[in-house]
Amino acid sequence: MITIENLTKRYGKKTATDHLSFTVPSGQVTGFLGPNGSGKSTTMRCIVGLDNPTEGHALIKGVPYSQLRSPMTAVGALLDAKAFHPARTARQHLNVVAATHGFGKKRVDELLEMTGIAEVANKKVKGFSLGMGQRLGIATALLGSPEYLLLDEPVNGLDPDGVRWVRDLVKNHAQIGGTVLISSHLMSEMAMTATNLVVIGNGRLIASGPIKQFTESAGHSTVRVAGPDLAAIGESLAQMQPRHDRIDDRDVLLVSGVPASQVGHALHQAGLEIHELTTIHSSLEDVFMELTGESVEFRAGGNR
Ligand SMILES: Nc1ncnc2c1ncn2[C@@H]1O[C@H](COP(=O)(O)OP(=O)(O)OP(=O)(O)O)[C@@H](O)[C@H]1O
Repeated sequence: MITIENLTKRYGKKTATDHLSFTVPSGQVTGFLGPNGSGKSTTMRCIVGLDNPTEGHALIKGVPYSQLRSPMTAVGALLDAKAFHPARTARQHLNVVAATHGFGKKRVDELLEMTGIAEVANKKVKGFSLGMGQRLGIATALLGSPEYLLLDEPVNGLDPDGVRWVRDLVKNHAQIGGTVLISSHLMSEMAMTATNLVVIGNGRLIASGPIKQFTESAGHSTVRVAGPDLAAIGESLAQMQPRHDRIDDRDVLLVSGVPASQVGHALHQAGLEIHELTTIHSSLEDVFMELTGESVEFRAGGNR
């Protein structure tokens, strides 16, 4: 488990994370979400000791990264996909990191294959596309077969095949007991990949928990009701005081704020004929916008 405890990081007057606390459970993929500049990368850098917290702690298995006995086999991190020596080839880069930590060249070959960059292994990194750089960064993170994976926007720049590959990789990693913290701005991708979420804004925790809690709660879903007498349906729902809106001129009501079971029960009690009763879950993107609306630092049309 990763434990973030009261983590505050200030850069001069800028507070990047502000008394942030959350946990990243083992054996799961935790999506780390937040608008631009909300403090995700700062938090990840504090976890791997690249930044020192101004206050609070970032702990892995209860200890700071610097106190782990074998950090490379405990934690693999992709924090900056361009952090390579530009004049080195992909193979040279991996060989250098492997040699420094006592891993063999066989492991380097395995990873070049596994990450799909074997064909460009002898090309200089400075000519790499963003996607190739991401693959090399992921290969570097995986060198020590770590239990913990921290990936900061790993699918940025990847083609659809690469995006799916990262999804399968992190899901498999969690399935065999590993722990993954992954940030991304691609909500649909997160919805397919993560089982747990942490949402931050302005360096503070907004929400955390199982992803189902975010998208399947009654507050984040709408019930679609159809029937021949919508006026009567609307009237019988009025006591529950849900919001309900008629769609266009069709015989459909969208009811928000109450579960389908309550809607169905009320209509049954009223003896009304219904033709449809469907729960429509909000997309993760809708939920994210709702949760982070107030904490967006950069917005089209100017800073707030
Ligand atoms: N080294 C630094 N010096 C000064 N300010 C910094 C530094 N690193 C980050 N910041 C500021 O701290 C805040 C949080 O930045 P951070 O990169 O952690 O956010 P993020 O959530 O990863 O953003 P993005 O989604 O855009 O990558 C931002 O306002 C950023 O400008």
